[in-house]
Amino acid sequence: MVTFVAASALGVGAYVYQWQKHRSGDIFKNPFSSPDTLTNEKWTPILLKKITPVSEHTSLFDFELAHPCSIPISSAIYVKDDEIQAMRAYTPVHSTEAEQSSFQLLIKRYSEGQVSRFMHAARPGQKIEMRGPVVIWPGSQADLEQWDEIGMIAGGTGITAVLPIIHSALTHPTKKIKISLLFAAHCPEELYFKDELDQLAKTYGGRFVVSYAIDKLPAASTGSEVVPWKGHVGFVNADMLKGLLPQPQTETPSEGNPTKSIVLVCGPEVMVKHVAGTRGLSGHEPVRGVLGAMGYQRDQVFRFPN
Ligand SMILES: Cc1cc2nc3c(=O)[nH]c(=O)nc-3n(C[C@H](O)[C@H](O)[C@H](O)COP(=O)(O)OP(=O)(O)OC[C@H]3O[C@@H](n4cnc5c(N)ncnc54)[C@H](O)[C@@H]3O)c2cc1C
Repeated sequence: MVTFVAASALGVGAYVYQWQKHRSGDIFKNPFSSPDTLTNEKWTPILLKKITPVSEHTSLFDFELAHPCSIPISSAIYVKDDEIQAMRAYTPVHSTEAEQSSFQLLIKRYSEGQVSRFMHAARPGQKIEMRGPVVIWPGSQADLEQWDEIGMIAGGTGITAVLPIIHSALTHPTKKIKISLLFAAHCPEELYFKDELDQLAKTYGGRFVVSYAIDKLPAASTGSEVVPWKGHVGFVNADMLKGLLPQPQTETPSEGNPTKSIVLVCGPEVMVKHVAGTRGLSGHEPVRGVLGAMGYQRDQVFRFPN
């Protein structure tokens, strides 16, 4: 909870101002927006339409908006459990820059988790209190234009933050941004959207490279359909990342070193800390962990709040 409050106040909040500015045009045009319009100014009941289990502990929740709105790429929506007044952030899975009349959240249930248990007990037809969206990392196509290469390390449900960025970058109308992703999870079932990622890698050839890591191999099964695991096994380490991510940049891109790249890290706190060191209250702590040891500097790494 302390982590969450800190992330909300400083990490996530760092972008609220920008997002409010971005939206101020809408507010100006429509100062009395309808009470059932999703905004970051107030809690709004949003209709839960469908729940689709995707693994033992994780489901996709489909919501319908009474009024279409734009949900910026890589933004968060806050969900509130009204009974205990607890709120948590979740990242809409397939947000685009266009206006949307629906969105999906992928939520993992934690046995002691307050809001994730509340969501997994919810039923279609119920309305859930939400506010947002709040941009976490600027991922629109206009924002992405500045990058030549984007490396990503996602853990478990952290894939929700980077998936829309991958789509946005790969479909950029003019710029051919290179994307690399290491997706790590406890087990193969928690490598959410793997088929979609594999398909993108096929469609976009060398522009999108994805590799996978699981904590340990699943116990042997006698089933005839078991496919042998071909990815990495173990916690994220330098060997998994070398040759996959953009090179560490020791100085600002210049004429002699023109490639402009960034590495995004998104996942549970323990994984982000292991990969890049503590995010800190400002999000600007020095890079430590695996990436720090590989020579990545603060300006080249963005740690998502978790
Ligand atoms: C910007 C942002 C976007 C997020 N997007 C998503 C998303 O798309 N999908 C999603 O499922 N979650 C996402 N999260 C995490 C989410 O906000 C909650 O932290 C998570 O659902 C747990 O909340 P809870 O109330 O159920 O658990 P809490 O009551 O906060 O915690 C209870 C227990 O669960 C454990 N726990 C909590 N979170 C984790 C974790 N990530 N890994 C391991 N143990 C944990 C705690 O250690 C504790 O023991 C996001 C967080 C942020 C800040």
